[in-house]
Amino acid sequence: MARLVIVSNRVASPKERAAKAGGLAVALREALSQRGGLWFGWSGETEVNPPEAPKVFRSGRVTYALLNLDPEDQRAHYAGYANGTLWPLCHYRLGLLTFRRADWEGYRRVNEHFARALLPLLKPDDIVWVHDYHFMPLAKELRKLGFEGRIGYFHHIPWPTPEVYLSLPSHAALVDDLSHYDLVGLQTENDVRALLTYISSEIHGWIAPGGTVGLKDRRFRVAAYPIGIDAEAFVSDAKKSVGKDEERRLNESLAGRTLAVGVDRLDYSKGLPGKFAAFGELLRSFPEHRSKVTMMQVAPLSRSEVSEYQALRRELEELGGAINGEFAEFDWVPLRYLNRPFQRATLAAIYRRSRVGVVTPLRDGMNLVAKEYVAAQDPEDPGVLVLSRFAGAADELKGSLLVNPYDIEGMAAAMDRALTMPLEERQQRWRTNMDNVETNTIHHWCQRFIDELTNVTDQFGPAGDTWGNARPQ
Ligand SMILES: O=P(O)(O)OC[C@H]1O[C@H](O[C@H]2O[C@H](CO)[C@@H](O)[C@H](O)[C@H]2O)[C@H](O)[C@@H](O)[C@@H]1O
Ligand SMILES: O=c1ccn([C@@H]2O[C@H](COP(=O)(O)OP(=O)(O)O)[C@@H](O)[C@H]2O)c(=O)[nH]1
Repeated sequence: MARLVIVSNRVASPKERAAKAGGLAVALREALSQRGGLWFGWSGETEVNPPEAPKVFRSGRVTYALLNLDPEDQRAHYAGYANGTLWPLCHYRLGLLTFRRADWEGYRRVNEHFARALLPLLKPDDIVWVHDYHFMPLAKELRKLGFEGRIGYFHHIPWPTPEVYLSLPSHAALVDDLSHYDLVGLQTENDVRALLTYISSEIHGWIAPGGTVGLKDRRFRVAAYPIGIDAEAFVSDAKKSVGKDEERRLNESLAGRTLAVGVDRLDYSKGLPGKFAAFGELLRSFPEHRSKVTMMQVAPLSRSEVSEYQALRRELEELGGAINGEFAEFDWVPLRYLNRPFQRATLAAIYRRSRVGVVTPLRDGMNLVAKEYVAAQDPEDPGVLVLSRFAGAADELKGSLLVNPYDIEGMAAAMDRALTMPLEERQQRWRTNMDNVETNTIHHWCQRFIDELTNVTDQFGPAGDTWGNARPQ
């Protein structure tokens, strides 16, 4: 079996005991722990004139290779181009997009640095799987250095429609970068449609049946691979939480009240102000829930070096304070707002105790929290998922109450419906969702991408093969 090499900016190192908020690192840890391989990424550290070579160490079946970055390059790459330009673009927030040439150059320098550091660690038959928008140019850089093996790319965030994508000054260069991969994976069919439409209508690419793309002299495949979770582990953690200390403390603190839960990084894509407003609207328009429902929002701080994230934090503190100020009683605080991360086992206990899971991003690549909430439920007495139609997960979790996150009153009405839903309907809806979560697991996702990455190059011939005169019909 060929060795799997994973490249991602964020690496969940085995030394870290604290929970890392972020679906990518959580998902890749599950994927690699099964199969073993090499995980290559940023160390989380910066230094002036960093060494070209990464620090390499082994833990269990996984070898880690972690690279330090120059502080200015790291800023331009992560806070600048990746999270100041690409993140708002892909989440349809053009008003928040900044584009600076210095960030674009820093982004490319980091990709060149990564390619130079990774190349000496690679064997010709490795399967290299690159993750996310931080590394779109990496395959091109590896090819320039002579690597001819299989390279796949998975984009964890949405791919915007062509009208939105065209706002990016470097739009053509980035898709040209993608064409150096053998396989490009996106979360949903909508994302695939958006990218293929851009390629065929804006940059004269060819699309063949099955998502094979021809661009200039290169060919690659684009397809949807919706990411899943380790459903078994979540079911088991949730079951184990019953009767344990944390569950007991949670129950005592709730004093018999119903719980609604939200778990999101503190990110403007997650629709947190709208969610808070909808909870306030629920208490205003459906006063029967006052003193009976508590909402817990876990929102670990994220990307605090980016100014929009600092502004969001202040906005939420104000909104949360206003809701509690308006509705709290001397023995009931409606909204519990926590900025710290929790371990999976604790989250599983909180999900299971919650009658409603409120997942209402304005846009989201997938949203693993939605799937985790479903997996953690008690089949005999499951809670209801209120889910934004703009999360990738909405394509699969058809048993949810789908909402438009821009419609505050609509979300409040959906929360009321979830809180009052009869047991039989809750069970039916949960079963529909759980069938999907149990079938499309993280292991299935990983296996399918790797199998197709292996086959795609067989189909095309050796990497670097060109179209010649043969174009797809
Ligand atoms: O690494 P950070 O900057 O702290 O951010 C955390 C991660 O956020 C994003 O996660 C995405 O991937 C999830 C799994 O596929 C998906 O469910 C979610 O919808 C996405 O937002 C980001 O894409 C990662 O690169 C970050 O590590
Ligand atoms: O306190 C926390 C909050 C979140 N998470 C995990 O972070 C991931 C968030 O992934 P999601 O796809 O929902 O969104 P992202 O943050 O990647 O955009 C999920 O696996 C959560 O269980 C966690 O471990 N501890």
